[in-house]
Amino acid sequence: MRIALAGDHNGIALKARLAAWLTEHGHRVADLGAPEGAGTVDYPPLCEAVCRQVVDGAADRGIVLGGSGLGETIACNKIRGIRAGLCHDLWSTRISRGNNDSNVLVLAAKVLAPDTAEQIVATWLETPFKGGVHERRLAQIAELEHRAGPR
Ligand SMILES: O=P(O)(O)OC[C@H]1O[C@@H](O)[C@H](O)[C@@H]1O
Repeated sequence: MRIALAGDHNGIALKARLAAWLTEHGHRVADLGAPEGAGTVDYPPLCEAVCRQVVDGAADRGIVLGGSGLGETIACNKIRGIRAGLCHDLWSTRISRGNNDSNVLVLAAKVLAPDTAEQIVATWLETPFKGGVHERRLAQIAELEHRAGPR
């Protein structure tokens, strides 16, 4: 897959590790920052950069790294067409893909051991959307987005 990847100052080390893991596993990674050695950076523009690649079709999926991942999840979900999920474990990861068809994965660099983060990424990439009743719920979420007006 083509993966757009970014993270703020909290996620720089994990981003390097995940980029290497993704490349080793045959994915094409677009690293959208922050670069190694960057000082404190604001995460909303990084979230936007990843999400725009996903909604524009330049990337198949996006991965965003933060300290807690909470602000990143809020920011990503402001972009029309993005379904971003913050995943701390394999259970929530499977829900995020299977039920929510998430197209952006958010990870908390201050919470996750790097090995766990890799396992979450692997699970997120391989778990299919289940469809069925979840199609209807995603359509309802899309309707909420539609009613919120253009962006
Ligand atoms: O590192 P500081 O600036 O304290 O906090 C930034 C983090 O706050 C959270 O919303 C985000 O996860 C972001 O990474």
